[in-house]
Amino acid sequence: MKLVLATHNKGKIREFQKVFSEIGWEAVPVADVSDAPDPEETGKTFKENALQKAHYYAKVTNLPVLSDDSGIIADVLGDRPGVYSARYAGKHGDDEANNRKLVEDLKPYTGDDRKGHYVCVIALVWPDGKEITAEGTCEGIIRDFYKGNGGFGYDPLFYLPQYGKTMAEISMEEKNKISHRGKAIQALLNELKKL
Ligand SMILES: O=c1[nH]c(=O)c2ncn([C@@H]3O[C@H](COP(=O)(O)OP(=O)(O)OP(=O)(O)O)[C@@H](O)[C@H]3O)c2[nH]1
Ligand SMILES: [Mg+2]
Repeated sequence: MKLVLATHNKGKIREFQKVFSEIGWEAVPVADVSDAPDPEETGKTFKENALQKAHYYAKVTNLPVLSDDSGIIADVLGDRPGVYSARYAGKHGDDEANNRKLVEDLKPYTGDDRKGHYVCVIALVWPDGKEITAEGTCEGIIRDFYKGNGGFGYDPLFYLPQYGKTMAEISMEEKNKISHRGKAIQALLNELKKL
């Protein structure tokens, strides 16, 4: 299977390529095949945004396209940062500022109020418009200090009690086994088997 990864996020690209190379799939970042500007993410849900990105690039590239819309949710903040995770502090993709804002917003909270989860929805869309979506989540604790250099984005804040480590302290292999993205990929592969 050859597909286009409809993302410019380097962290996502690394994780997808690792999993897909293991099953012999070729996953090409969209920047390698198209210089079309990203569509705006106007959806209210991860699923709407994932479908928007995948349909757009399936049209542009005329190839099967896989997109990912994901984010982190602090339980005590309702559904936030949620679909705004990449632009939580204002500027798109400023991980440091986004992390600082999340730490700031969670300052008053301790214990169970620090619980949070990642959500990832991936969409696979073919040029004829056929679509499949799959979702994965991962639970953890959002801490107020950083640890680890792996992963990306909010990972150094995201503590996994079962590992005694943050998402940025475990290897990519381990992250792919337990992460929202890894679980979404497994769910998608299960859906594909049913076709
Ligand atoms: O530490 C993290 N580990 C993860 O595993 C993870 N997954 C998602 N996120 C955060 O959620 C935003 C997604 O926003 P998003 O889906 O719109 O992606 P994006 O705008 O970065 O790229 P694109 O795929 O849209 O091109 C990202 O920027 C990150 O801040 C993560 N943070
Ligand atoms: Mg985005």
